[in-house]
Amino acid sequence: MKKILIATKNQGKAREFCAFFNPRGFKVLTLNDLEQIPQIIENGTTFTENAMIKAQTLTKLLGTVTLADDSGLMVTALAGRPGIYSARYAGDHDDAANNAKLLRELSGVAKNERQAVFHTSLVVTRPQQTPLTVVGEVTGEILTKARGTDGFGYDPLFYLPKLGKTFAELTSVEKNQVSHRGKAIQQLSQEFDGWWQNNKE
Ligand SMILES: O=c1nc[nH]c2c1ncn2[C@H]1C[C@H](O)[C@@H](COP(=O)(O)OP(=O)(O)OP(=O)(O)O)O1
Ligand SMILES: [Mg+2]
Repeated sequence: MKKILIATKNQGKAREFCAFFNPRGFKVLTLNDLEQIPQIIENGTTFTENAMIKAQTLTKLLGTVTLADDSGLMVTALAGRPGIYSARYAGDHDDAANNAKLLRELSGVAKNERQAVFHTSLVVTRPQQTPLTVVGEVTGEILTKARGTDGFGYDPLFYLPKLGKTFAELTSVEKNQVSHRGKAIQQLSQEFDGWWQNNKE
């Protein structure tokens, strides 16, 4: 069976990729399935650079087909923060602390000034091949209080006016239809099969 390694420890992300790769006959593995997880320093200056670092590190180390996702939230009233630092905004990968800090920083900011953009960059790497890069973005608003229990990360605060719901109030299928990651995955689905068949190995 074909295998793809998702270069993430984040189970929320990994779940959203299974819907794309499983029907294509790929077994999906994540860093949590490896016995020794290599330490990857995300020290790029853009989402795409960070995704490239994560994917290429693993393809070089293990020879695996690898997909990395680097994503985050850019809040207009905060001059684009937390951006590439979204996972480390308030502490290390502490979703509750990150959400609390976001609410604190936006306290007193009026409803019509709470726009935010979620961004995802995906990079797929494989030995002997140029990496494939796609991106996706979605615009929404940051609520003043969390709503919903599904999803992960900033989902309970990220509200889509057009649906009247936060990402945490959507099923994973509904979220994939509108989210930054879902849009990047749609782009990936246009380009992946051709890229896969182009391997020179
Ligand atoms: O759909 C999403 N819904 C809610 N929150 C999200 C989403 N997508 C990214 N996020 C947040 C989670 C984390 O705070 C940061 C990504 O940081 P990012 O470095 O890409 O991921 P991560 O460190 O959690 O996992 P890993 O690097 O192992 O893939 O943005
Ligand atoms: Mg990370």
